[in-house]
Amino acid sequence: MAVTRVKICGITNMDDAQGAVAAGADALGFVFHPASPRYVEPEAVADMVAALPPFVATVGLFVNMPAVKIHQIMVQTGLQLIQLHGDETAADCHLHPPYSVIKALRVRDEHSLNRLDDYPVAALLLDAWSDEHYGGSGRQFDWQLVRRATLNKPLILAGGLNPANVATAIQLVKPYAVDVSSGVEREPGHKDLTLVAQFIEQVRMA
Ligand SMILES: O=C(O)c1ccccc1N[C@@H]1O[C@H](COP(=O)(O)O)[C@@H](O)[C@H]1O
Repeated sequence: MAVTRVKICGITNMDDAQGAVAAGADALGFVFHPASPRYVEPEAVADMVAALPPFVATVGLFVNMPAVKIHQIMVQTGLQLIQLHGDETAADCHLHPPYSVIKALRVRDEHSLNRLDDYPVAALLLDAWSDEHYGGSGRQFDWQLVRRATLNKPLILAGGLNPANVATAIQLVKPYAVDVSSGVEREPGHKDLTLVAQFIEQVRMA
């Protein structure tokens, strides 16, 4: 049986970072989109990254930010991977050596899953469509659409996941990893570490 990795995204403070790792998170995500309630300053992220144990992947989440600025933040923070969660094109994904890129696509209908092979990335993340937000909306999309799509890259499933639905999602979609933000929060930007532990337990048992 394949192990499903867990990324806890929207980490804004040291207690949540260390709590998520203690609960078994494989990866942590940090949001650099200024409009997000989960936005975190690069200086704070650098402190958190420096305090993490080895073998925890660290991901910077960016929305429509110029590559030069993204790379400044990556160097400043010591983060390992780039997650592009805006309107970036397949061509934009070429701009980030030496970093591995995760491209997030927001799924509205079956057409959202066309030409997935165009993206030169380490993994694709599928999130729910929202007219108002680029992500972190807590919305779920129709997981059956993924079953019908052709995907030749690791798939990270996101969008409205929580401890109550993540096992079903894994059984249906069989993703490489799951990514959660609002479903394990007590308020935007602050994790509920009991929900984080329940989420990871559900993933391990799925
Ligand atoms: O979390 C945010 O505020 C955010 C802002 C801009 C782009 C993406 C964002 N979050 C990511 O969205 C998905 C789904 O989140 P949720 O679990 O439904 O709350 C996830 O990858 C978040 O990291």
